[in-house]
Amino acid sequence: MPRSSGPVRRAARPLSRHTRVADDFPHAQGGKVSPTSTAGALHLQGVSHSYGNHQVLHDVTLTCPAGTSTAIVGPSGSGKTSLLRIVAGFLRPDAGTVELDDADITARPAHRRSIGLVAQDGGLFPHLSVGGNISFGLPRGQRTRRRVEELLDLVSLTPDYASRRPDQLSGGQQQRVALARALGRSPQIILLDEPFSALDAGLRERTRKAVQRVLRSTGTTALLVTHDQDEALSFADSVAVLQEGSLRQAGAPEDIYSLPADLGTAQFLGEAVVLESYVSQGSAECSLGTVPLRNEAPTGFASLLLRPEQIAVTAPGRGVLGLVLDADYFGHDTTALVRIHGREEEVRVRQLNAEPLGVGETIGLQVTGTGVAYPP
Ligand SMILES: Nc1ncnc2c1ncn2[C@@H]1O[C@H](COP(=O)(O)OP(=O)(O)OP(=O)(O)O)[C@@H](O)[C@H]1O
Repeated sequence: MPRSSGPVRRAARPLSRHTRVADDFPHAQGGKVSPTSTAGALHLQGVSHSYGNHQVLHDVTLTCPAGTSTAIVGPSGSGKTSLLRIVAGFLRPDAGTVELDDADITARPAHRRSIGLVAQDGGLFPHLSVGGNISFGLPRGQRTRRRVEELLDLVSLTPDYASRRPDQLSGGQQQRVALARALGRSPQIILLDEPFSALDAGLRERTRKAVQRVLRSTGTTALLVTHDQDEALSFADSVAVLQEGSLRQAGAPEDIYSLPADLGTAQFLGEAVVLESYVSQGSAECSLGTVPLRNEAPTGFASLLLRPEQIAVTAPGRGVLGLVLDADYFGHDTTALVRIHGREEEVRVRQLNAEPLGVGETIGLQVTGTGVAYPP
């Protein structure tokens, strides 16, 4: 992949996406640590790695511009952690290079890289206080109470937390202390290895938003490994999809979601409705009617990708008839599995703020928006 095809920093997102953070963690908006320089551009070029004769990374090329967040997603065993360990310097790739601000750091030992790591469990030292944990990561001259308090403030924890032990903190607070410890050295890059996975849903979201704010306010480049597709799409400026050790696609979350490189990527990032279709002149004919395409596809049979939220439920008589086979209520939305009348095909539909559909009910189905066609 050419260097320019990696993730690209997008314009700042609208504030509305972050307003809840301000309520939950008021200090996380800016903190007292001044933004760092624009240093911290990471570039992986042709990185491959094998454990014994098992090759787990194949020629991975990825660019993370300074100050951006990139989420690495992919199925279990696809090589995400191995890639992170290579960036951290814990693992030396068999081939390829790791570059930081255009300097080749592939052979540089971990402790000489300006990289901080936040592990899944936070990795705090249980025998040290919160202050001790944060001080531990600081350069000798900076191990002062003031600096510890400054870092606590950055992650929206008050100074009195410094004297607590890690086991006296919630999971989310431990993660924030781990982040404060990692940020204390002003690293150019922060590696986050499933840092929120141990937290329950509400705390996870709040901690994630707070961390996102801190990373943005300090201008730190971040690489996040996650199994959670919603987290990847909402947290990062770019998403990189690894499958069997190869980088399948990298780009802005909305691009990856709306125009996935292949059906595997589509199914990995969100629910996918895949229908048989016939493409001609920019549209696909399928069991739900004629759907305009947002990609260029050759005339002929194709698999058509839609997302469940694109299939609107209408009264029978409008659109295509469908029979509700199964329905689930989630509060904010409802989903249903619907068999298209007279066809073998089944589609999942999602409706916001709707009453759950009844199993056995006959409904109408209409596609909104455009689809993506892939060769069969
Ligand atoms: N130290 C090791 N020795 C041998 N094989 C390893 C080692 N570490 C990882 N592997 C193998 O390398 C492959 C990639 O592992 P890796 O941990 O990088 O994947 P992952 O995408 O992070 O997986 P998960 O999502 O399950 O954490 C897997 O098949 C794994 O079994």
